[in-house]
Amino acid sequence: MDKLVLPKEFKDKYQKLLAKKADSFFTALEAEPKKAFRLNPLKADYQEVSYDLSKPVDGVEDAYYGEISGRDIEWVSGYVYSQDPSAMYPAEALGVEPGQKVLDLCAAPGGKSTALLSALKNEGLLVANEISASRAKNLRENIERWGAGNCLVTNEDTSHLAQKFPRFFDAILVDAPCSGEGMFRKNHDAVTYWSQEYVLECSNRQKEILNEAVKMLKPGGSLLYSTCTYAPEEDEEICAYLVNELGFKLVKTKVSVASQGIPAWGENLDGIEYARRFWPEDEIGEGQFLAKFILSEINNEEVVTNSKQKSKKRVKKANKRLEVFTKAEKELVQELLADFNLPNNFDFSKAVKSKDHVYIPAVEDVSQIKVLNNGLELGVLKKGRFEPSQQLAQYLGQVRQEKVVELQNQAEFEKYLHGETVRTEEKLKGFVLISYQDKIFSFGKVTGQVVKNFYPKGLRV
Ligand SMILES: C[S@@+](CC[C@H](N)C(=O)[O-])C[C@H]1O[C@@H](n2cnc3c(N)ncnc32)[C@H](O)[C@@H]1O
Repeated sequence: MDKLVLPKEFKDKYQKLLAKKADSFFTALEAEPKKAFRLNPLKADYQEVSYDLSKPVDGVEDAYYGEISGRDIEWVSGYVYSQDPSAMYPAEALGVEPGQKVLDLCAAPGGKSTALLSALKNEGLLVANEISASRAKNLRENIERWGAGNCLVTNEDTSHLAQKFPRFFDAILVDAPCSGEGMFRKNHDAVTYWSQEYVLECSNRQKEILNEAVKMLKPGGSLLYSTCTYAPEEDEEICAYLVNELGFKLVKTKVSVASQGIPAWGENLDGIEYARRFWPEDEIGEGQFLAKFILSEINNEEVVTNSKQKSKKRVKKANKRLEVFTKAEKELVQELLADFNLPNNFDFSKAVKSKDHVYIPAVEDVSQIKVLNNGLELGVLKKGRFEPSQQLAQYLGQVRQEKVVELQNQAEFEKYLHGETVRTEEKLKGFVLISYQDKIFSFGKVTGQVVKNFYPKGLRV
């Protein structure tokens, strides 16, 4: 990589803010970025991976320093997610419990969403939202790979989402779009977007996003605010905004690593020392800021009551839009499911059909919002047949299976990822799961000794 050249305005700003500590900050920005990954506790025998697990990331469950590749079976089968170690702490700090309703408002590509799904342990709901359509597609793929069935993936702007989910969530993560100073070391090009005006623009956008986020949180609910920038205008100053303008209280989190929030940069707020700043000198990972809040005051009661009344009517309307899912169709789906071991809380009685797609919704009424995936897609009914989905394959990877074709070597695995057929000696028929190194990553269909490739075209490499 080329040498990182910091803008003069940036250097002058931090020289002033950090005084004696500025030099060590600039020097640390020249060091090598740190790489890490998280394992997926939802998957069967999830610690059986080919990576070195001897360097855990302090205080983050199932997280290790090291580098992985997007071509590895561990990645393809959703056993692992590559993430900057500092970026692992916001989801950890939110402290989500199984059964809660959680929103990840700025979610793509999904690093924190996948961690929240791990914490939910298949119970409760995650709404993972992303405003950019192209990034939302990527988010959907990453969530599908993770193998959870309790996630609604949306592509919405925050105000629209707030109308849909008033006072709905127990916990909200706002991993805000920011000036990205914390990424300079990893991505030198990020420097070219930087200016003080951009910092202020981001700060205003963060306030707009938070004004909407607060409307979706239940009283007493938790909000985790994070950025990957060092700028006080986007960090401590936003904490002051949340406390002074939106009725939040800053609280302690279980994250004890890294440095404290800086009182002088955040109006000497009570509890600002609970906020965490990840400086490059902390040697944990790239730049990150996080702070946790509890919503103590409510200003929007009217909106809430009106929307709740409307919501019942909408569920009825939404249900009308669903097509009749006949007994014969249900039997077709159940016949396929009977061949596989299902995770404990799988509940077929909740399955519905829409445009021939059969799925178990995570949220009943999704009218008026842009949805990329709602819950667990089981598959598609096609002229008296049922074809299982890629998401179902990843979901079934949560438990050990018997009806599996295990690929024999790396060449066969690569062939399958490419979309080619493979051969099997096993006496199997019809839909089978495909695994490599005992990790399930796709469906296939066996006729005789040939396994037809069902790895989705959009994912093939
Ligand atoms: C820091 S990134 C999120 C990273 C993600 N949480 C993760 O861990 O993988 C911020 C995201 O917010 C999105 N974003 C930008 N403006 C937004 C807005 N007004 N409302 C919601 N999201 C927005 C960006 O497209 C970007 O994907």
